[in-house]
Amino acid sequence: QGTRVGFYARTCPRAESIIRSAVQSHFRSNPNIAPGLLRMHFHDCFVQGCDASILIDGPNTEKTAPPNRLLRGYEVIDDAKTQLEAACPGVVSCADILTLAARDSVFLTRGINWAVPTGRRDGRVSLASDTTILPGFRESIDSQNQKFAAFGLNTQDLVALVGGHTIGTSACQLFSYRLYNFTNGGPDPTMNPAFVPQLQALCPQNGDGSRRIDLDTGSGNRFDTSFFANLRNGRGILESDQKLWTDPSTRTFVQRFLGERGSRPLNFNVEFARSMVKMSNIGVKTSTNGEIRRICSAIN
Ligand code: HEM
Ligand SMILES: [Ca+2]
Ligand SMILES: [Ca+2]
Repeated sequence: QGTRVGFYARTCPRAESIIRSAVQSHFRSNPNIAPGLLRMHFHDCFVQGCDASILIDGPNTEKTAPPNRLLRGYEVIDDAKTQLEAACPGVVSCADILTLAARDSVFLTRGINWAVPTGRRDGRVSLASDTTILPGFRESIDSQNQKFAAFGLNTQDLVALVGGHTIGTSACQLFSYRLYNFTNGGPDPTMNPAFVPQLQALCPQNGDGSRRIDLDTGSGNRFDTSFFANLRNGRGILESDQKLWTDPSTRTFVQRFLGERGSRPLNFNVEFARSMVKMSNIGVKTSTNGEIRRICSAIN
């Protein structure tokens, strides 16, 4: 796979601590960068591998495509890169900065810390048209599973990684169709009927579609298992999230992450970290099939 823990130990020993303090200082003034960076890393890895292709500016690059338009946190990567170039010029890749920043984001929201294998190189290709490979929020679990399996990620990885929705928000425009006129003029029947009016109040019909609502109601800033408990209670925000509970193949894992009686319990934080390491190794570029960018938003 080519990556290893401590890749920069000799060439840039302070790399990981520089990145962590950059993420930390941005997080203090704007906590939204934590979910922003976690999602950005996922969207990077699924398109051309974890190679920082998401960071490239320009017409028709990945970041201009619809699934990426609401991504946040680019300034954190740029800031860390500037500091790293001052400390050890030309050594640390933007792909590794993003991978480490995603880990730090989980840690800062009170998830666990884990060792991240590093040594990724940066890609030179970024095409908006490649982003159709990203899973959509209206897709079936079967099709989500296929998209993850194509990268060697199994159903447990899928459920654990989507558990990243324990932090962060969604714009009303991406789920309000579930609240009004979903089937025969009514809301999505998989939603808890008591939850529907609450969400309708937050996202009124013909209201501001860009308004943002926690994906994990009541615990949007904390990396915990509350997201899965919400799914069990019919309180998933995205259609794809609620399907993790309605589909029996994924429900088993939700129950295990919740430690339900009669299930074989799995520790969500531990499994999330394990699945993140797997996802972070998708399509890694090493040696000559990549470069160390000078600025993260442009190829050299
Ligand atoms: C089936 C797969 C997935 C689908 C369909 C999906 C879809 C979405 C959607 C529609 C949003 C709302 C975006 C917005 O309004 O800005 C979102 C947010 C988010 N997603 Fe996912 N996602 C998936 C998997 C993942 C994975 C694997 C991760 C990371 C491990 C992740 C992390 C996040 C985070 C942290 C947010 C909040 C972003 C923010 O607050 O800025 N998602 N996702
Ligand atoms: Ca990429
Ligand atoms: Ca949470």
